[in-house]
Amino acid sequence: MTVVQIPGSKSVTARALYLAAAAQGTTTLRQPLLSDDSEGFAEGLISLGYAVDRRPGVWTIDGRPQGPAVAEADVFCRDGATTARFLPALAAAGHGSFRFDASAQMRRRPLGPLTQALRELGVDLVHEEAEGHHPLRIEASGIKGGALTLDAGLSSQFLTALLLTGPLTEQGLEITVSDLVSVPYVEITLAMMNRFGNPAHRVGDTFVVPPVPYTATDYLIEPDASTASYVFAAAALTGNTVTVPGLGTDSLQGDLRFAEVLRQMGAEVEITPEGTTVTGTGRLRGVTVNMRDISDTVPTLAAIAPFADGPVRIEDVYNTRIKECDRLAACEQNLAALGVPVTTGRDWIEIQPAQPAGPVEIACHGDHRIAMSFSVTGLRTPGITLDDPGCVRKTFPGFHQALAALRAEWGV
Ligand SMILES: O=C(O)C1=C[C@@H](OP(=O)(O)O)[C@@H](O)[C@H](O)C1
Ligand SMILES: C=C(OP(=O)(O)O)C(=O)O
Repeated sequence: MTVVQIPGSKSVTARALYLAAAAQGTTTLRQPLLSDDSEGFAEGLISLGYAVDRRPGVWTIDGRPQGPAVAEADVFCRDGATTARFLPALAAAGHGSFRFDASAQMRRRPLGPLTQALRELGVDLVHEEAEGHHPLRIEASGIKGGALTLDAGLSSQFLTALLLTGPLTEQGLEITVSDLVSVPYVEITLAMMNRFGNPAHRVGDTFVVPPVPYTATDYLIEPDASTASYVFAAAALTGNTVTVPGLGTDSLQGDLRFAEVLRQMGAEVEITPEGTTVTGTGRLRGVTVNMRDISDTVPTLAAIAPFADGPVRIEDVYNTRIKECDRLAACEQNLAALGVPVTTGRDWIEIQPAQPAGPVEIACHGDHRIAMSFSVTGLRTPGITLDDPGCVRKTFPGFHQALAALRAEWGV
């Protein structure tokens, strides 16, 4: 059995940073993620005047319930959508003149439903270039609050940004949502808001956030379940056993359900309060699976799908086309280059059984998940290389070393 320590959850780290910044008092975050996304989030907060002290394994943040400490800031959100969507909402609840920009891909990704909602709440906000996209400028003078509607069909992050901001408004927020994707991420948001003392909750399609201020706390960040999907897939693919401690029955993350998909395909999976263990059994069955709730693990499944004994069909994942790249297109392109029969539609991909054949240089499209997923394919496919191995820095800078250690231990 191989024990793998997986770095902290990107989603939990981002929310914890926001909540700590907005809370009364000093918060301690234990085992935060060290990666481009989480460091970009922390540095975004620093640009807004928050005191964030980063020491190995422990970050402390002095909260400011009244909002940013500076009257003006120019915040670069890098490639992280959590940063690019959560921080403008935080700034809007404060007072000052704030400009936000992001990477070329993040500029292309949608922001409109969030900025539209902020405008409905009275926020003075201008898109400097394309309407509904970064860069943007906010003249913030606080938010009164109230009821609003939100289309969350492209991203749940619009809803999370508004939920996190609710307690900073005078009256709180009541947000009625249509077409919500990535529901488990909203559940993470509510659970963490509750941990920081705000009783936000869901009633049908409406999310209620009372104007109860956040209180600082001591928070242990759990390992990242999307990151764990690569080592779980690696075990299932090569007939080995992997245990990820700290990611178990108490996890807040929906992406742990990827282990259940592997179980459906024939792997042995044990999830306990201490962690999750996946054992490859030498057999992978074909499967049809709706991954609307866990779409960050679509590339992981697509990349091992050719080794199943029947077709693998992944459904209801349109919004994977508007992530770090068009992930359905990138999976299709790379699988086809490996000689694997694959078809896609607007919101699905279907992969037929085949032994992938190298040599092939995987086109990563700058997307950490494409890089990590097809590296797993490489455990059973000679000749796979990546055109951009460094893009894993977004969530898992140590990925290649971790995979090399598994290869050495398993002799694959
Ligand atoms: O809120 C979050 O932390 C996230 C929500 C999901 O995005 P969408 O809601 O856009 O699907 C997920 O893909 C992303 O990696 C992280
Ligand atoms: C989609 C992702 O990131 P984000 O939307 O937070 O940039 C991801 O990490 O797979």
